[in-house]
Amino acid sequence: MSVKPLRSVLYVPGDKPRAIDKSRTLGADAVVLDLEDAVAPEHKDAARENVRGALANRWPCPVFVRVNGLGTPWEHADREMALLTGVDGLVLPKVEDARTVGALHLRVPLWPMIETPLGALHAAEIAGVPGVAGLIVGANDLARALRTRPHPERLPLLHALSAVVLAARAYGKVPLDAVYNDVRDPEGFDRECRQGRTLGFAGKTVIHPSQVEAANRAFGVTAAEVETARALLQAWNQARAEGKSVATHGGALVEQMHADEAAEVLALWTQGTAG
Ligand SMILES: CC(C)(COP(=O)(O)OP(=O)(O)OC[C@H]1O[C@@H](n2cnc3c(N)ncnc32)[C@H](O)[C@@H]1OP(=O)(O)O)[C@@H](O)C(=O)NCCC(=O)NCCSC(=O)C[C@H](O)C(=O)O
Ligand SMILES: [Mg+2]
Repeated sequence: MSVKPLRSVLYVPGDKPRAIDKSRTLGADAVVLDLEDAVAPEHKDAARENVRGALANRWPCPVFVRVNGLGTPWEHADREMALLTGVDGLVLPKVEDARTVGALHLRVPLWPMIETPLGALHAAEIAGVPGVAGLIVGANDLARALRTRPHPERLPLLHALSAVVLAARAYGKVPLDAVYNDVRDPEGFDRECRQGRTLGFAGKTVIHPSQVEAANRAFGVTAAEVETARALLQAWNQARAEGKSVATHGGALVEQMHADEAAEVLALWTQGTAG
């Protein structure tokens, strides 16, 4: 089983060459070079050229580019640059329907962002578009559009967060959780990572070097989880060898889906630790 972890996906502003350089060394599972909201309109063209230059040298992880949205003056130039430089994925902001994504006909993995009410309502059809690798939540834009108030448990966003997980998982795509804005609040960040993992997200988008390791930890597997997975698989394999259809491990029922889950944990462990 091949499972490439995307525990931490680091946004890097396209107009910050120093941060772009640094992002090669931070241990993120993927990097998103951002041309959209992190870059002011007057810096868009320079940022695109920075990113073009930086992409001449590869990263030790997949590199995506977040292009400017449909209907903006920069969308075509951004997409052309990203495709010519051979990025590993295109992050598409503020996607609201499947048709616009399908109409792009791009041969690169697509990562639509769900960050508007319409996008959240259409998450399932967007996830189902061929070429879509995963969905990314944009909680800042979503919160603004929904007129929600900040809440420590993201209560006002829960419906949309779960809709994204449901949509992505239904189509075998990767759901990535939103950024946590306060880069000087590691406890709050950990709490939100745990919540995201509990909800079913595969990883978290992050905005600062200090958040990378914490996201890798939160969305990775622990040695204890690996031990449990190994023991469960052993119990399962033994039961199957004895002709039984189900097993128990530690008193709990084990069926095929639990064995599959355990195998996924081991695969993630191997990928995560082997880099
Ligand atoms: C959040 C920041 C503006 C904080 O900046 P700053 O206070 O300057 O950071 P530090 O001084 O602590 O930086 C220390 C060093 O780390 C490097 N750095 C900082 N951020 C990054 C990064 N993202 N990637 C790589 N390297 C980074 C600095 O260069 C310093 O290095 P050195 O000089 O060598 O010491 C800043 O972190 C930042 O700009 N973060 C990214 C913001 C961003 O990308 N925003 C857009 C994506 S989030 C979004 O749009 C959400 C979504 O759409 C939604 O709707 O929710
Ligand atoms: Mg946004």
